[in-house]
Amino acid sequence: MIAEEKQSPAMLLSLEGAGLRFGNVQALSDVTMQVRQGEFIALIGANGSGKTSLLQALHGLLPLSGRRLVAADCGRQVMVFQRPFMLRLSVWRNLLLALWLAGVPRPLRAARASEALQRAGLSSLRDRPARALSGGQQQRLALARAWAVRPGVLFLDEPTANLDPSAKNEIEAMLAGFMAEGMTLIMSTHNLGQAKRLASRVIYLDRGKIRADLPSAVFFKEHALDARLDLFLKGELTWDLL
Ligand SMILES: Nc1ncnc2c1ncn2[C@@H]1O[C@H](COP(=O)(O)OP(=O)(O)OP(=O)(O)O)[C@@H](O)[C@H]1O
Repeated sequence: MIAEEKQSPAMLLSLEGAGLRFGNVQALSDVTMQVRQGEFIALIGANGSGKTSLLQALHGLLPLSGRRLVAADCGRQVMVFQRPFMLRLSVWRNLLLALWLAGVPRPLRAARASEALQRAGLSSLRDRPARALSGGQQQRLALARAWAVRPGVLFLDEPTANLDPSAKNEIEAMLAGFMAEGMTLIMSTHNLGQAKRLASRVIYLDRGKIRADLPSAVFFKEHALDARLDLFLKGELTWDLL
């Protein structure tokens, strides 16, 4: 019998010995990690541990020490924020504009926008002003807009913060669908259940350093590896310990 050779998926992005300072705050120190095709990485950690900084560093928005490498076939990188930015236009025009900015040829834009709206369950709201949508609907539109431009890597900064449980479920369902299609996702979250439900890999940050970087199934089984991580997961990492 010939065993199938398992090849690791292609590397899309990596940081080597990356550091980031804001004045006298060391937001990230000595971060080395790779992002591979098709992964769904959850970044977890206490407030101020560096999750947003790491997302922005990976996305290339912040100047770093160390090295950041982007593979030639990484594709477009898109970031969705906790509070999505909507233009003062209809839902439909927000989508069309994103497709235009992404260089999608005109004849493809309407079909792509319709498909994205359908995916987000927003077809009936296409002519509404985007800013008049609820928080959950705006976040679904932000995800639809990101999906429409076919990102190689999608960054998500606490995409369900401030949403009610049903809106959270809808967002999670969309993200699970993206992953099933092979999209590469990196998300910061304070919701450990969400990390467990969605992520294939979990990175735990503590004071700007990566303290654990494990497949999700291993992470949630073996978190006793680190006493502070254990406290964090139990919700007992108090301010005096931070
Ligand atoms: N623009 C900035 N100027 C100064 N300090 C900053 C800036 N952005 C982040 N920091 C600091 O860097 C550290 C890491 O912040 P970061 O926002 O990355 O953490 P986080 O894990 O995303 O936090 P939270 O969970 O509260 O969103 C914190 O000490 C924060 O105060």
